[in-house]
Amino acid sequence: MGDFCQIDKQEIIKRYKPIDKYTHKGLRGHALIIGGSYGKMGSVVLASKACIKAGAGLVTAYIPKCGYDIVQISVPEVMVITDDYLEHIIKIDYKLQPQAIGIGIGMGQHPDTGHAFLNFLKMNKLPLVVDADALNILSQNKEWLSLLPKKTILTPHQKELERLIGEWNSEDEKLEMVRKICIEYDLIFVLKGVPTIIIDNTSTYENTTGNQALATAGSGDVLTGIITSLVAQSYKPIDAAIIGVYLHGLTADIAYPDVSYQSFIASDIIETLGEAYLHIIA
Ligand SMILES: NC(=O)C1=CN([C@@H]2O[C@H](COP(=O)(O)OP(=O)(O)OC[C@H]3O[C@@H](n4cnc5c(N)ncnc54)[C@H](OP(=O)(O)O)[C@@H]3O)[C@@H](O)[C@H]2O)[C@@H](O)CC1
Ligand SMILES: Nc1ncnc2c1ncn2[C@@H]1O[C@H](COP(=O)(O)OP(=O)(O)O)[C@@H](O)[C@H]1O
Ligand SMILES: [Mg+2]
Repeated sequence: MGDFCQIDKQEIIKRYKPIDKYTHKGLRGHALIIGGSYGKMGSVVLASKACIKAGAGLVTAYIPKCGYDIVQISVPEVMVITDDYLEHIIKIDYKLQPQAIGIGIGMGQHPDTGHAFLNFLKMNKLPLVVDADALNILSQNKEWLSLLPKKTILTPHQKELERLIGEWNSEDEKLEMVRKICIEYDLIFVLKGVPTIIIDNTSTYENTTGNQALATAGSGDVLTGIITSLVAQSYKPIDAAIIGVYLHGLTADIAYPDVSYQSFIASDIIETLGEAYLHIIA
């Protein structure tokens, strides 16, 4: 059944890379976040802000035109490239060479967006994090899984996973179904839940941080930003997933005593990321 590992502080310390004194933003990785659609631009604001706050040197958001002012005003640190179309993405076209790409948040499932996603998958060779509507589009086109680069990180919640692999009768059956896909396409799955479990071929990692304060809109979009940031910072995909999930949950554990479960929102995850980092290096 392969090895099982609990993600605790020791596992993070083994993987965490200190920041060199003489670094500069060009060495801290450039991440590209692709997503957004009319009414769901907040997901890209959250993911791209989380991405730069998790330590990427540069972050660019690729979004439909409707989101231009929203993202530029909400997160001045993040650069923006817009699709020609107003309300959703119909063509994914950019000149930059990022070190990691996070795709799908708030993207919607319009057929034109699906077509743009297919063309992107056909040409992309860069490390990838796939979430939300990109997962939902993959669920409707399962043959596209073979176009994903090796060690692509998929981050489904329960319903997104069900759409992708079908229904299961037990947790064990679910994990076996996921392992089969991981091995077939050499992928990494972050099964968001309570607890979040990461599957990398036959290895299984169980996160030990987080609480019900995370059950709030946008918290998965933030996780996508964090993991994409860590991949852009040259962490191996599996280490980016492990550290990302741990930090994400740790913010809720740190914040809960001050803000209760109800009043913790996705933006608070981003605001607490610095404290979470200090917890792991202290
Ligand atoms: N501010 C923004 O711009 C935001 C934008 N967002 C963007 O919206 C898009 C849609 O993403 P989404 O996750 O909200 O919708 P969807 O994929 O239909 O799944 C929701 C349904 O699944 C079910 N469900 C069962 N278990 C579940 C679980 N553990 N966690 C979650 N759901 C679970 C449950 O259905 P039920 O089980 O009740 O039938 C529930 O109704 C996506 O692109 C995302 O990035 C959001 O991030 C929010 C903030
Ligand atoms: N009760 C809970 N306890 C711990 N973590 C939770 C709980 N509910 C949700 N989460 C976490 O919150 C995030 C929700 O992701 P997702 O549903 O994709 O959010 P969204 O799409 O709204 O951004 C996941 O990381 C999940 O593990
Ligand atoms: Mg989500």
